[in-house]
Amino acid sequence: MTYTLILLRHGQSEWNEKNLFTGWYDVSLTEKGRAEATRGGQLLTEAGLVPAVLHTSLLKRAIITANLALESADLSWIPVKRNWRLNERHYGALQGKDKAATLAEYGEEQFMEWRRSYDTPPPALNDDSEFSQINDPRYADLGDAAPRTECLKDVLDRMLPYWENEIKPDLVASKTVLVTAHGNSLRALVKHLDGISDEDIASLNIPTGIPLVYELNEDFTPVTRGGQYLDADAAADAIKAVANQGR
Ligand SMILES: Cc1ccc(S(=O)(=O)Nc2cc3c(c(O)c2O)C(=O)c2ccccc2C3=O)cc1
Repeated sequence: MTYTLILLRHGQSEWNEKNLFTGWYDVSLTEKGRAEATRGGQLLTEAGLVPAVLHTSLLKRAIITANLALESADLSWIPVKRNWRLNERHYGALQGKDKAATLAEYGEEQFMEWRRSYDTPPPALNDDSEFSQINDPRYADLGDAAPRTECLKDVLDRMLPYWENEIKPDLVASKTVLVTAHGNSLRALVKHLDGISDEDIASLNIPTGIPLVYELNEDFTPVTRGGQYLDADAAADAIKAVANQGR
């Protein structure tokens, strides 16, 4: 008996295209990102995968990606659960900045430390910033506990309760679950599933729009560490491109 967990990172967003730290700032998809999402749904159909339930973040780039993928797979009807715990990492004061502005303001040494770090967050975002969501009604239940910045460890700590209390029960009940989320919230989940070290997780990148499928044992350990991309060649090319971008 195994469960099927499908992870799908949202397609290219408007701020991905501009190479801006996005975090909790709610931007939509580019036309390329919409096409990636639609292709993701086609890959599900070609693989014969039929998720019984969808989990997304509260950010429209993940929500719209899921809608387009499910429409493409003729599965728009499946039940959906949305939660802030699947949101992208909050990038704090870096939200809205590009690489050059970040380097100029904080310097190369600090930039590289943040980039490699698992547990060092960027400076907090001021509540009066135009890029703050502190008064956004979708986070009203969080109140003052709403994050103003996060490190990847923070993301794992707030995502795990959702994995335990919402996603795992759906895997047991329905066997096949689709999670459409973000680069860092999915990296946190993959770190947990595959037992990746705090050091090694910095180099893991999950490509956009290509479903990553994990067959899980009854104890939720992966049958195959790392899962399987439904388009392995496209995933390898995308991972290589990101690695070269960062150099
Ligand atoms: C908006 C943006 C700036 C820099 C890059 S990068 O090509 O330098 N690669 C890069 C950079 C970073 C990061 C990253 O993963 C990355 O690929 C980070 O994870 C990160 C986390 C907390 C603070 C800063 C960073 C960070 O600068 C990519 C995108």
